[in-house]
Amino acid sequence: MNLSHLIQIKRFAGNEDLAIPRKMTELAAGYDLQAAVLAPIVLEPMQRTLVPTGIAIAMPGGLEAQIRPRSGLAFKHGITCLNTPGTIDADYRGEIKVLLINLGEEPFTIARGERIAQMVFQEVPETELAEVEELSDTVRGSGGFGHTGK
Ligand SMILES: O=c1ccn([C@H]2C[C@H](O)[C@@H](COP(=O)(O)OP(=O)(O)OP(=O)(O)O)O2)c(=O)[nH]1
Ligand SMILES: [Mg+2]
Repeated sequence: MNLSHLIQIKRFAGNEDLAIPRKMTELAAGYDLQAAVLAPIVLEPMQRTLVPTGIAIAMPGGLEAQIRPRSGLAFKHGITCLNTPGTIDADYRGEIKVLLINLGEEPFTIARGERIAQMVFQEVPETELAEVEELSDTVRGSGGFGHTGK
């Protein structure tokens, strides 16, 4: 099956120096997002900041984009997305921003053009909520939160 979705992308003025997000390898799941900060930002331990990317997208209905951390930044520096995975709605036309937090012990500098997160497209099934009095029975029932053991 080869179903490709066309995603429109717009770069905001002043960001022509930044590349359109791209997959670093042919079969990568995520498009890396670059920081569109004008000057470097220093993120102190436990500090969070909203990093602009300089881009907006339009995708067909039935898709979402998830903003996910990059494992290298998380492992080496404790840098992650606070709201991971961030949700980009199909009807959002504003600038995509990345909410980074520094969970490491050292200040971390975010430079312009640095690849700070990745964007993964997902299908969102069409759903409808229907209110009922009783839900169907299952073996699990209302057990959860470790109910099946360690
Ligand atoms: O990491 C993120 C998460 C969200 N957004 C943008 C796109 C998304 O469509 C919109 C709303 O996100 P979300 O629904 O997660 O936030 P909310 O707090 O529920 O805001 P809203 O009331 O605007 O939906 O904000 C980003 O740019 N980056
Ligand atoms: Mg919302």
